[in-house]
Amino acid sequence: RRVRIDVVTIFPGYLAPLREALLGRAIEAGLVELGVHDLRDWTHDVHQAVDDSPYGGGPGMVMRPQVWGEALDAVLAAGPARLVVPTPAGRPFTQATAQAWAGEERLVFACGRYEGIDQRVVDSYAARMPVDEVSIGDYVLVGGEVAVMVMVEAVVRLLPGVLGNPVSAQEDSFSDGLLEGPAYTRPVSWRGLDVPEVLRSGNHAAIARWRRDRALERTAARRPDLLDALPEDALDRADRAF
Ligand SMILES: N#Cc1c(-c2ccc3ccn(Cc4ccncc4)c3c2)n[nH]c1N
Repeated sequence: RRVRIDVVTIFPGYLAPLREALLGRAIEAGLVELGVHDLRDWTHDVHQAVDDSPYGGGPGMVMRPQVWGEALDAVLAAGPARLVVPTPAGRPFTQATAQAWAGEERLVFACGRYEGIDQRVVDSYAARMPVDEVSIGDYVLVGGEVAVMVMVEAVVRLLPGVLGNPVSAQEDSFSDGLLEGPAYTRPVSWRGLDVPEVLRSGNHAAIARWRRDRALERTAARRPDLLDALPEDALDRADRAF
């Protein structure tokens, strides 16, 4: 099974890193097909204008619907797809979102700039295909390209054959609802700091318990919201010590 990913942006060069390393190898292996398109290819004026002033006033510029409509019609002509529009006002992009999208045949990402894209673009496509307005986090970026890099990486790593050590969905980090605990490798002592004894004990039950305790401790300290979101039966008696 392969996934076709198309990205429309006014900065195609911004997406070049997607062709490096792991994702680059996935593309070479034919697991992923990636198309990056310059939105300005669908302008017709000499200035290649893609933005205009906002109705109702306010700072900045808004991206014009006509150019986006022609670009997305052209890209979507290749077949049905899920349209993804990064925006600070989007629903949170989470591991669950990545899992869901990893099952899609085609993903088309519309990267906005300025103050965003005229809302009628999303509204017009939402009438005929799944359209997700998503945000990668509670901070403000300058455009959607970085968000698309994040989301493409999170999705593509889930595709069979992409990762050398294919972590199963339930073992993946965040999948048990907790943060991962600390990791260690050689040397056993480094700048006066030693690897926790238990990890070298060979006692796999004790190791599993220690790792769970560290994950619970870290989650309680850094992401208490994840603890609150755990299903009732997720914590056993030993877990409740935290
Ligand atoms: N995903 C995601 C995002 C973005 C984001 C995404 C697309 C665009 C297009 C344009 N901008 C700039 C902008 C627009 C409106 N308000 C403020 C800034 C974007 C930001 N910011 N923060 C996130 N987590």
